[in-house]
Amino acid sequence: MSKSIKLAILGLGTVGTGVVNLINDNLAELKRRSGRDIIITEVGTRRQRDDIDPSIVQNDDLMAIAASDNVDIVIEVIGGTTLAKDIIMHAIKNGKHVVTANKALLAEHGNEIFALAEANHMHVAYEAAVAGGIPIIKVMREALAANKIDWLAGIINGTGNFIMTEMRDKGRPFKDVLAEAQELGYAEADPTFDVEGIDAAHKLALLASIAFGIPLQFDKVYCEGITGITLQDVNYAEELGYRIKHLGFAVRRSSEDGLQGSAGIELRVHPTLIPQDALLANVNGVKNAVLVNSHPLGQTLYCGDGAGAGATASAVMADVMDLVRVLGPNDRSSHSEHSNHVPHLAFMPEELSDTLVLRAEQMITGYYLRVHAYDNPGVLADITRILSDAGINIDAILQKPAHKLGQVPVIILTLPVIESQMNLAIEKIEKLTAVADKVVRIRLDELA
Ligand SMILES: NC(=O)C1=CN([C@@H]2O[C@H](COP(=O)(O)OP(=O)(O)OC[C@H]3O[C@@H](n4cnc5c(N)ncnc54)[C@H](O)[C@@H]3O)[C@@H](O)[C@H]2O)C=CC1
Ligand SMILES: N[C@@H](CC=O)C(=O)O
Ligand code: NA
Repeated sequence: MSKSIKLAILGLGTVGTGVVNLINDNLAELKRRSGRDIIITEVGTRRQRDDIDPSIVQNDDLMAIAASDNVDIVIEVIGGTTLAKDIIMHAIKNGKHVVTANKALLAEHGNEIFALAEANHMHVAYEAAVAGGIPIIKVMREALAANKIDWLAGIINGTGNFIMTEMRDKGRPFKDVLAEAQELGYAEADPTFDVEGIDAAHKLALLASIAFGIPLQFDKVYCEGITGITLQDVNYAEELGYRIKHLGFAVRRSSEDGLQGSAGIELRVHPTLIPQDALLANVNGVKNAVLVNSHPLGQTLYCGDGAGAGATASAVMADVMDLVRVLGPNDRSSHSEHSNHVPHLAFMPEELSDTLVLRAEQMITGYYLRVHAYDNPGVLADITRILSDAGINIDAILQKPAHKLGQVPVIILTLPVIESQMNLAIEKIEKLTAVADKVVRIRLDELA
């Protein structure tokens, strides 16, 4: 067992450089834990770098590295869904295990990639792809393996949480905070992925598959980002005892869940009002947190840095360490070692179920509504009547002093309701002559 483990790192950006630094810093620890020398033999980079140890081969031909005899494990950290996919498929076919941080790629093409890996007795490890440094994939696939998971809710985008925290605490403008998140290496190459909720939806698709044993279905995740959230709504929510967080939810609904809801799985990411004293309400900055409700364990919470070089490198190298342990002396896992390994999506591939993912109109949440009404007598009564006729229960109402052109902002919090009912009620409210503007709605969820 003394032979070295040879790594290739493809992409020397935030995460790739973080992995190089981690290996340099913690080399002795890695060896003491694995019993093997872990060495970087090749790096994939577009330009020659003089800060890289000269014994490491630098190559801009990433497909060649993926097939190199001088590599046991390929670490893909270039990002994107085209070249990264080709490289990973090529590496698998050439007998390499793969470690990737690429949630976009796995959310969109994971079913195909994992199937190829299974067929070739290879592993594709992806701890870094969800919630950065938090070992949530390990926890859900292994530590919770005996539990039935009912729901999970989490802050799963560090950039978004950083922006929301800085806006709320310091009143900083959205654009400035996003620029800082980019400088700190938190944001995606295209930060639209962070602020429009797409990155969180990628991660939720992965979490839901390993929670419920369903194939990856990114296209069915309901997705809303944080770009529409104003400081005004943040402050009104705080006044009512709530905090707005961008959360992902994966919830198993049975037809007995009340409200005549449909059975199936809700997959949704959106800004959400949660009580200020909820655990997730107090997870700030770049921290992520995932709350998992499972049977019989109950609720458990996992928290830590969700982005950045060090946190992500920690997750990448945790995967490498797992792989080192399954690699035999000839650095290829045997078929029996492979079949003993944790399945990619936590459940045996042939046991994945086709449980229905619910459509947006079927989802059940409470709501924060901000209605701008002219201060006419009876308008509040009209609004509450429309809600009550639709079977929607009001939890709280806050009427603010009149501002521009005599309009009065009215804030209403509702109890959980099926989305289709809320859509109809809002349509009617917007038709009232005393209602000046589109109704602003933000979901409210007490699950988290
Ligand atoms: N930055 C973070 O905190 C986290 C990032 N990730 C994921 O990790 C991956 C990498 O992210 P970052 O390091 O932040 O991105 P980055 O943009 O900082 O680094 C990517 C690097 O890959 C290089 N690259 C791209 N195509 C290449 C090619 N054809 N040949 C050679 N080099 C090439 C780029 O030049 C760049 O240096 C992405 O999939 C991202 O979603 C996952 C978790 C956290
Ligand atoms: N851009 C992502 C990086 C980690 O996954 C984030 O901000 O969470
Ligand atoms: Na992780």
